[in-house]
Amino acid sequence: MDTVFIQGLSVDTVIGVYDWEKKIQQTLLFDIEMTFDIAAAAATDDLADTLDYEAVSNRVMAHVKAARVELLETLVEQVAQLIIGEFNVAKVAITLHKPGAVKAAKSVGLRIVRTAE
Ligand SMILES: Nc1nc2c(c(=O)[nH]1)N=C([C@H](O)[C@@H](O)CO)CN2
Repeated sequence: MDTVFIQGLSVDTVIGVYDWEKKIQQTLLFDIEMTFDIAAAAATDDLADTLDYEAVSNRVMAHVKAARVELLETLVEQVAQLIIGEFNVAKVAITLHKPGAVKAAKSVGLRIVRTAE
């Protein structure tokens, strides 16, 4: 199967466990890989026949900017279910980075893989 991906999607939002984190914006980075058969679009050359990575990016950014959660776990699960539910994606892998969270580390975060039921 083929993959449509979005790499390094940068979104500023309010997220974190601690009180000081609830008063600031922090940058999150998403790497998203979506399993999708590109055969139809390759044959028709029509955007309507594929998974529009721009539409997915815009929807994820809107959700993340508006979200008010503490844990990366909560947010990454919400984003995975949103992509599966709204874009008819059978399988999605998401790596979520919170690069500013641990001073001594280049980045920290989570990677999850979810499939449609
Ligand atoms: N597994 C996680 N560990 C931690 C999280 C998280 O969301 N998932 N969050 C924090 C704090 O918010 C941290 O980012 C503040 O610097 C700590 N550990």
